[in-house]
Amino acid sequence: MTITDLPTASFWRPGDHPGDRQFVGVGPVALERGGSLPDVTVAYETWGTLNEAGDNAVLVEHALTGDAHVEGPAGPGHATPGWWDGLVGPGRPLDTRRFFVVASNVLGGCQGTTGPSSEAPDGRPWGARFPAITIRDQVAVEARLADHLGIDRWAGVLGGSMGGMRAIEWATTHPQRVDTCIVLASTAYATADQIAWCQPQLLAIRADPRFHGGDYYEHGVAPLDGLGIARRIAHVTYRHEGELAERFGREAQLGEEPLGSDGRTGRFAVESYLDHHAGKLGARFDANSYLVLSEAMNSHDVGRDRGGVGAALAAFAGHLVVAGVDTDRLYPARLSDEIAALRPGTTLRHIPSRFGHDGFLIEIGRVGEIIREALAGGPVP
Ligand SMILES: CC(=O)SCCNC(=O)CCNC(=O)[C@H](O)C(C)(C)COP(=O)(O)OP(=O)(O)OC[C@H]1O[C@@H](n2cnc3c(N)ncnc32)[C@H](O)[C@@H]1OP(=O)(O)O
Ligand SMILES: N[C@@H](CCO)C(=O)O
Repeated sequence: MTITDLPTASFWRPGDHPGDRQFVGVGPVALERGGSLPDVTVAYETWGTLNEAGDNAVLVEHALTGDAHVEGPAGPGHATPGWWDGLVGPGRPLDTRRFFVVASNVLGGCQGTTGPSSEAPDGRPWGARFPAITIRDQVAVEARLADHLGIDRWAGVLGGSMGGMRAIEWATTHPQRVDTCIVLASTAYATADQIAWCQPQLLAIRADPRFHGGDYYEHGVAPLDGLGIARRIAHVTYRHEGELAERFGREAQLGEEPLGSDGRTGRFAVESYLDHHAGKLGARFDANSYLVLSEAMNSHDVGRDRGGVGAALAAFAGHLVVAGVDTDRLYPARLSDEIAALRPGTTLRHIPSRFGHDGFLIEIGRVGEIIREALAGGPVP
């Protein structure tokens, strides 16, 4: 069975509508943990124009289940609208009159860049054979994309959550190639708490009978129950306890009766909300990518083999901006404070929000202010 014959539809495959994607082959990539990928393809989108000096490019890094579609509507080739819709365009914080904005789907993803659902050299999907990758491998692939586009040095590299991991890794691995690095709701290393929340998610996917050891594509199924449980667990960590209490309280889902006589009928509204997000992710995301990317996040530590975080960040002479969401329980703001404390000259900002970690996706106004300030110079009022 080839990739194009696969019956599961939750990932992009050659032959599908490209949407706004462009593609480039970046060749073989040697991986940090050993082994290599023989022929990596990168899917990316761009906005604006690269100037002659090649010094106006900004790289936007997506989070775990995002992709290259930062801006623009849903439509053919795009299951969802841009995840930062409103931030890219003329006069916007990522001002396309000034900047050439680039976003790529990450290595290991499922929206056009090589990942577990892609075709291996034998024509079968990689599936369980897809190697373990790290955030550093993902940045190595993005550096090849930069080379292809003729970008020696980024005016800015920015992202939130897993995107922030890649942004800070860019500044550390390629300090000479980044002017301004903006790290939102993220961290210099995956914490014990983040790794702990991740574990039951990965177990849930692998325990799904439809997982088939990771080679479910060839069975014409996908481990959507496991992926759905993973998303439910994750989604709770992305939101704030107070927000859930305010929004849902102890309400029953409309038309359902969670407190029926047997106590087993119907759902609470908050359960229905989680069911909704689980179903939505299953319709647009590949479970193997979820595993591979989660493990890449667990690997994240800019200080690994570099004498620790402080020593690693000392290599970066550019402008570093970090901002935590004040209600984030997964990437608490103290992790941004910690980066600022370890790296003199860092600009520390905060994102007030009642939404928790997802505040970096929702609080577009504040995020836009921080980006504008970082890329233009001058303080936010
Ligand atoms: C970088 C990236 O993450 S890229 C991809 C974009 N991100 C995601 O998809 C991550 C998952 N989604 C989210 O985290 C959030 O939905 C965000 C951050 C995108 C947006 O947050 P919010 O605007 O607060 O949306 P919220 O979490 O309330 O979800 C709204 C959805 O829940 C549904 N919903 C709300 N209450 C209920 C309920 N009781 N029962 C069922 N569904 C419900 C709404 O109908 C809405 O559905 P829709 O998105 O299909 O239109
Ligand atoms: N909602 C985000 C959270 C991870 O940062 C995502 O799904 O990518």
